[in-house]
Amino acid sequence: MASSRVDLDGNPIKPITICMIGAGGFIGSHLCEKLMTETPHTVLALDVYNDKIKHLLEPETNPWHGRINFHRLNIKHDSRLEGLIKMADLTINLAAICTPADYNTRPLDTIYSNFIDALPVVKYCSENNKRLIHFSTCEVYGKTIGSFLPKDSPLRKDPAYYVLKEDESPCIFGSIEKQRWSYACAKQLIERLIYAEGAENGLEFTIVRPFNWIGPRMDFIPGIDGPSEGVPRVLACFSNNLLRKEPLKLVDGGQSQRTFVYIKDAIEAVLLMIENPARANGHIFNVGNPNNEVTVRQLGEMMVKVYSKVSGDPPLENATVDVSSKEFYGEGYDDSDKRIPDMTIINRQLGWNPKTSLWDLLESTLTYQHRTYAEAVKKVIAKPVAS
Ligand SMILES: NC(=O)c1ccc[n+]([C@@H]2O[C@H](COP(=O)([O-])OP(=O)(O)OC[C@H]3O[C@@H](n4cnc5c(N)ncnc54)[C@H](O)[C@@H]3O)[C@@H](O)[C@H]2O)c1
Ligand SMILES: O=c1ccn([C@@H]2O[C@H](COP(=O)(O)OP(=O)(O)O[C@H]3OC[C@](O)(CO)[C@H]3O)[C@@H](O)[C@H]2O)c(=O)[nH]1
Repeated sequence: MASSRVDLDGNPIKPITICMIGAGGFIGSHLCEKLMTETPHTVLALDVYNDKIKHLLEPETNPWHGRINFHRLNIKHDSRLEGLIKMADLTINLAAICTPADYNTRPLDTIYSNFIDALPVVKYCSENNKRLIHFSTCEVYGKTIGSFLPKDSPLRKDPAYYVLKEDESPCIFGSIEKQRWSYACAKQLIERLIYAEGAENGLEFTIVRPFNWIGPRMDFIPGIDGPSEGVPRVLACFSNNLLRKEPLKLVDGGQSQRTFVYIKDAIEAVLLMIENPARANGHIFNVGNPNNEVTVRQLGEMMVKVYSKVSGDPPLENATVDVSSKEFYGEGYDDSDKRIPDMTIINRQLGWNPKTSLWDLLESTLTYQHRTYAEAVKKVIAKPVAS
């Protein structure tokens, strides 16, 4: 690794210690990998699980051995948290319940996880003058203004009615019975609290709003490395359907629109934030790929084609089936209609742009899914069901 790494302003980058909470999750595992392979920084990796970063912790022959230390702890109740934050120069908080199937079925856990449990992290950073990078979500925008216009209104095509801007767009959630929005609301309140700590007490913070980051190690495949009845996010749901050769379930017809960004592109943006504090502090950043927009139906159809290419199997006939959101997620589900990130702020501050097309990112991700899970799924399917 080059010792002469410089930041965007040409200053040498000094090695720092990072306290990463939620390091064992999807984003955390990719961020740890990047920090170990391309930087001299040290990571205190905090999580309840470490399966997704095992390859970085073992064996002792890894060139980064000693620069990553795993601490198994639950931030809800562990007195080691403040000490670990004090030991670090920067804290990155990724810990959260962030799977839509939980928002309306476990609303209390969702609110506690995304607001109450994050409070001590903000407090310890503020009291100890430590920098904080906090992971929020694109879901804080909720629904677009355009979604409230008549279906045939030409204004629906005007970007002013749907592009999501950090410093201008309102946050539009559904009614309280639509508990889907408990997550977004909790994330919004913690953003406001962090912003207020910055304004009143000088906390140095950066808030990240990820727009559907996807790639290898996202969530789990039900019945293989997660609960059989579990419902992960859409990439893993559709991967599971493809691996089992069953139709992909399109919730409410798969009409919602999303922009998907490759995890490896998005991690580049986070590294720029870590290493350019003067440009990142005090900012909220959308991190997504506005060029990769599809409806969920189009995503499913593309995944069917890509999976056929990488697995060598013919594409499924009758590859998709429509299901109602009530049947799939239960009472109280609602959805974001469209998510296009405005990229002005991240472009101006960090010069970051995503690179990978949706087809290419699906090809590398589904190659990983096939290699990692196809044999295990075959075995599970072949097992006779106990009577
Ligand atoms: N992946 C995305 O596209 C996306 C989009 C929007 C927002 N986000 C946000 O980014 C963050 C990380 O998301 P992810 O996709 O990596 O999710 P993830 O579920 O894979 O990772 C979260 C990690 O936090 C850990 N964690 C949760 N509660 C904890 C606790 N009390 N103590 C210790 N560890 C705890 C979990 O064990 C898990 O490993 C979350 O805050 C999420 O809201 C992600
Ligand atoms: O089998 C399925 C699963 C899901 N859908 C629909 O796909 C859309 C996207 O769903 P998902 O990836 O699960 O999550 P969301 O984009 O709705 O929300 C996430 O966005 C960011 C984050 O904060 C963290 O990742 C989270 O809240 C959606 O329309 C589902 O209904 C499907 O059709 N079939």
